[in-house]
Amino acid sequence: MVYKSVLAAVTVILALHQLSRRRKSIIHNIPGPPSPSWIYGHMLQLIFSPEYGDHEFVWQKTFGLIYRLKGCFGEDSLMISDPVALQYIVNSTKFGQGPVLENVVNMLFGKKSLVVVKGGAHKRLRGAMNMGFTAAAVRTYQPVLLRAVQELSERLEESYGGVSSSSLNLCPLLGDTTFRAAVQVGLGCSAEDLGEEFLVNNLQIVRSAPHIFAIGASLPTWIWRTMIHAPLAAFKDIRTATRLTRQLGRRIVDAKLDSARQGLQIDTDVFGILLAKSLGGKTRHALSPEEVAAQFSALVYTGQDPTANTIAFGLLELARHPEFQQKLRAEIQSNVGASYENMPVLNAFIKEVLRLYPSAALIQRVAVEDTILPLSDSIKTATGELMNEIPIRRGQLLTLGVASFQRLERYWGTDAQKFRPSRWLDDTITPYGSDLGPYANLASFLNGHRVCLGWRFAILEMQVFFHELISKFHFTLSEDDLVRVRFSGILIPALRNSFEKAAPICITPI
Ligand code: HEM
Repeated sequence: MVYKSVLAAVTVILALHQLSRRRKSIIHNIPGPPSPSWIYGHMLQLIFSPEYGDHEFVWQKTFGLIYRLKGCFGEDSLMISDPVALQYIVNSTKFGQGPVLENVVNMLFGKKSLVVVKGGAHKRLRGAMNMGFTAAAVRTYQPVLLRAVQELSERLEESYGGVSSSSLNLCPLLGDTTFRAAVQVGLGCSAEDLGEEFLVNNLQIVRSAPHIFAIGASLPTWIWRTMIHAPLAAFKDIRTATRLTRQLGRRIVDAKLDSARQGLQIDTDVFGILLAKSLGGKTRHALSPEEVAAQFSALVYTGQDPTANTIAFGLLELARHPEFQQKLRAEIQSNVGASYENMPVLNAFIKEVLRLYPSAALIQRVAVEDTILPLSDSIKTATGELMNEIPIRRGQLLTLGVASFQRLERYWGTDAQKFRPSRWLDDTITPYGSDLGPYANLASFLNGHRVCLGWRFAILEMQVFFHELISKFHFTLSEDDLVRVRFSGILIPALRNSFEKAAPICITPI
């Protein structure tokens, strides 16, 4: 009885809250698909569709580059795939990260993590951490990446065992390899040094956290805060991760400070670079040992899964396109010892994979002050008014449709939904602006003050991995192509009706 009364009261408060927001905002005049449910809004269609984009790509065709979507409990959000609006949002400080951070990310990453801190604190921390990811610093990580992928090759050769018809799910192996590389480059130690408890927990986190993030992102903060105390295994894993990353971060920092005191070189990994700078004296970019230790999860959790999944999507496309696979192999074989930058087919391939499969396909932002959103196309409101720009009120939720934008026919051509790396070489991409992202002007790494910290590292990692794997193995599909693109906080390859990562591919050594 008490529960029912509380529920009724909460429902009335939420409804009144939404009504007051509607009166203030003109967003509700912007057309969008009808909402199937007040409780879930469009979230189930957006997040849980059998194949990512089943609804989203159709809505974009019907309603254009900006349309209104409903979040849970009637919350209005603007879905944006207009490049002018996207450019404005990602490069402006008038937008902050959406409630998903309030809800979930700061629980896993910790309040002092780069991923979580805001404003001036973020600017300072980011300035320091960029030092570990400059072009020069990233070049020094190449041997670590080479070792990691060579170990992966050995494991693939062992698993092949001469049976070429059976397929192997590459996702766990790729995830493990990118994880090991991130630990070595970020912290300067091996994965084993982190201990069995962390290794087991990391696997759980990588499996369940993105999914929880996707659900958590759609819930109001108060529901989420109540839920995280529930005795569910997934929340227990996140609490364990928080404890372990705090302890391990501190332990690794102390060991490095000891090495520095003994006169040993420590600036060979990101933690070491940050600490060496701090020991060098008081500069703008000097972080305290505690601040460095708090970046453990920002380096380890962000550095593994998005790259592993992007590589898995790339290998799946190679298996689906044997002619292109052979063309790429020919470029690699005829350029032994050449720099990756001088391999146009390899780089066109990586760009095409990042275009079609941007890990962060949907990114939430919230306006932190009133502003005017510029548009490339004018839009017609439900009342017939033509708008060339949209007044945005503080607090307005926006969803950046990165995948939607990167499949727009007007920029990428009528075959925008298809894998065709040659579009990057034959000049058939229509220009859409210049400031969307740091790599190939794609939005996959975003841009502005929150641009992916590890984008140069991720590109090098993909170059090194694809180069090695394509020169050593043929990739084919053994049975019908059952892999779908699904959204589990980030884009993952998965089998129909499943949210388990899967990239079953037949591998034959060359
Ligand atoms: C293909 C691989 C990757 C993709 C597509 C990707 C994409 C992104 C995107 C879109 C963001 C912005 C998220 C937001 O603000 O809402 C981001 C942030 C971030 N990424 Fe990546 N990422 C990749 C690999 C990496 C790697 C390898 C690392 C580290 C070694 C890394 C570290 C980070 C960090 C620390 C942030 C937070 C930056 C900040 O808030 O200042 N990422 N990434």
